[in-house]
Amino acid sequence: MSEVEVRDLRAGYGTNEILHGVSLNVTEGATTAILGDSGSGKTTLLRAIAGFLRPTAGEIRVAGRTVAGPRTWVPPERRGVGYVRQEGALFPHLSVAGNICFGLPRSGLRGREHTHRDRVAELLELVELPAEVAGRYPAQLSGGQQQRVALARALAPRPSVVLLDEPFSSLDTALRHATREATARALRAAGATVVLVTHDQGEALSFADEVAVLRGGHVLQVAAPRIIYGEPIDPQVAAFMGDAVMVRGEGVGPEVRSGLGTLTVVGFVPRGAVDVLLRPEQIRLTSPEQGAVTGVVTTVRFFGHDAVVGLDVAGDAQGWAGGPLSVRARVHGNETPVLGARVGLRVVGPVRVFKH
Ligand SMILES: Nc1ncnc2c1ncn2[C@@H]1O[C@H](COP(=O)(O)OP(=O)(O)OP(=O)(O)O)[C@@H](O)[C@H]1O
Repeated sequence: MSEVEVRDLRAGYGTNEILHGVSLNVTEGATTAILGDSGSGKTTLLRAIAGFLRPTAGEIRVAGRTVAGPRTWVPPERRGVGYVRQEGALFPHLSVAGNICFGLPRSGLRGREHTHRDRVAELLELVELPAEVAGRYPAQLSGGQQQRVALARALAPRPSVVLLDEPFSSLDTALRHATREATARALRAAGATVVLVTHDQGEALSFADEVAVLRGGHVLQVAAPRIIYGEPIDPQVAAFMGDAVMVRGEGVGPEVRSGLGTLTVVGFVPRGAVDVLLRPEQIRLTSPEQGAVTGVVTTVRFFGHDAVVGLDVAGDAQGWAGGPLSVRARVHGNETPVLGARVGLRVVGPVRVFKH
């Protein structure tokens, strides 16, 4: 069942429409990452789901209930939706416990204070923070700890949906990784349905069950990470999801002939001239005799765990490319060839083709 349903949503600021008919479904308990360039409307979509922005058309449903529609408007605090923004935005004058309890009911029922203390302890444990941080103030916490408190605050009223707006982007690499993992565990334990906004492809692919690519206020594709990476619907989505190699080719039956040899294709192969898309890690370097084609190493960029190798492909390839054919291969860090070496190239796994 879909926990979040967005239908033909139009929203913006004044007369400036930013979302031009966005539709999106997020399954209960799943995580969807919204990925898009700066200004594509990611935050606008999140704010509309949270109830901070009124759509001009379309409908939003949360847990089967319409929260925004032509005749319906449910205020943010009654949507059952938690929101964590980029910098956490904790209240600086409130302690960690005060921040976490902020969204909880505050009427003077007996025993409520005790209940709140228990809930704070439970939430701190959930986000993997020691109990003693409850009395500290935001300024006394690291960036990663602040983000965890912001998550605890969002989870405190037990929302069915949690919206995360670039929650890790202000953290440095190591902290980012640890905070992301702790967040994923806490959200899973809470059973929340999650919408994560990010412009980091790796984050979207590794964190989410589904990725929605947003561009210019339109959703271009929604799919599981492996599909969106391996079977993007167009060359733009392909380039957006990661490093892409494009070469010219010709569809022949179920295969495609190209300057990198005859390749296996995902899906339908149009006849005639096509653009062939593959990922640099699909190009394996071999001895010249074992390759489908040969090439010469022109650049090597070493990153430690892997390296990106630039190659000029020799011989027949030039006819296919209408000129020299240059490609990039991503190889294991300790299999890096030397500049100027003559190597074989072989493409592994299916490629994607688009009508030229
Ligand atoms: N409060 C506002 N008033 C007017 N225009 C706004 C407002 N907030 C955002 N916009 C505009 O709406 C467009 C989309 O902004 P939005 O913040 O949704 O993009 P985004 O994809 O989240 O970008 P980023 O990755 O930079 O955060 C931008 O052109 C922005 O300038």
